[in-house]
Amino acid sequence: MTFDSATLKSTGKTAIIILAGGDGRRIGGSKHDKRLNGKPLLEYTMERAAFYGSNIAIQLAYENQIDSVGIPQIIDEPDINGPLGGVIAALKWCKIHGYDSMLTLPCDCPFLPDDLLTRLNTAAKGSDSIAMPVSNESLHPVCSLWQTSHLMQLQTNADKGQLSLKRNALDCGIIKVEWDTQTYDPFFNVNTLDDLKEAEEILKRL
Ligand SMILES: Nc1nc2c(ncn2[C@@H]2O[C@H](COP(=O)(O)OP(=O)(O)OP(=O)(O)O)[C@@H](O)[C@H]2O)c(=O)[nH]1
Repeated sequence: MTFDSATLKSTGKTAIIILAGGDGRRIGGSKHDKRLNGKPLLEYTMERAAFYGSNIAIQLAYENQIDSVGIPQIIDEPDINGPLGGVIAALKWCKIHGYDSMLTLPCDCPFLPDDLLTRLNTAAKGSDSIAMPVSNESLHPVCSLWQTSHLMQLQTNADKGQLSLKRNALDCGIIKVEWDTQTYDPFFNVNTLDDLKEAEEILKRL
């Protein structure tokens, strides 16, 4: 798929893309249906996404990877492994559907902050950089605000075999947005069954 960016008008619209195409090897299978307090992890992200806006789609590695959840499904680029294949496919989808930017959300972060999109938007205003959260000195590329203008750089890097999402984001240029972690880390993510137990403890404190 190619795009003539000169003919595409800027719309100022942002899509929200839920990345849910991972294998979840460390937790024994895809994380989207792992339950936290009886509720599938994906539902936490869906609720958060709906809080941020209404233009929501889900990014999967292949067709019918999960049952329909009533929002558009986007399928990863077939030749680009990992979340980068998802980000590139989603940015192409954004261009086709008239979005200038997209907020990516993972399906394994049940405590994402209310002010995520507003703070990232404010940070990115007037800039071409990727606004990216930082907590506990860690960057969170899967929770970032990407611009469709990054597509060419990302595609070029992918063609060269550079598949790290963080490395790719750094190449495009990032603006860091710091979150407080005094009570809990809002970007806490569930990778293992032990993490699920820790998430249950955090939930009790909320
Ligand atoms: N669309 C898409 N999403 C992905 C892909 N890989 C990871 N994700 C999503 O990105 C987020 C972070 O995933 P990771 O923890 O890095 O990877 P994972 O495959 O889910 O888990 P592990 O196999 O244990 O590393 C989760 O929401 C995943 O569903 C991918 O190849 N395509």
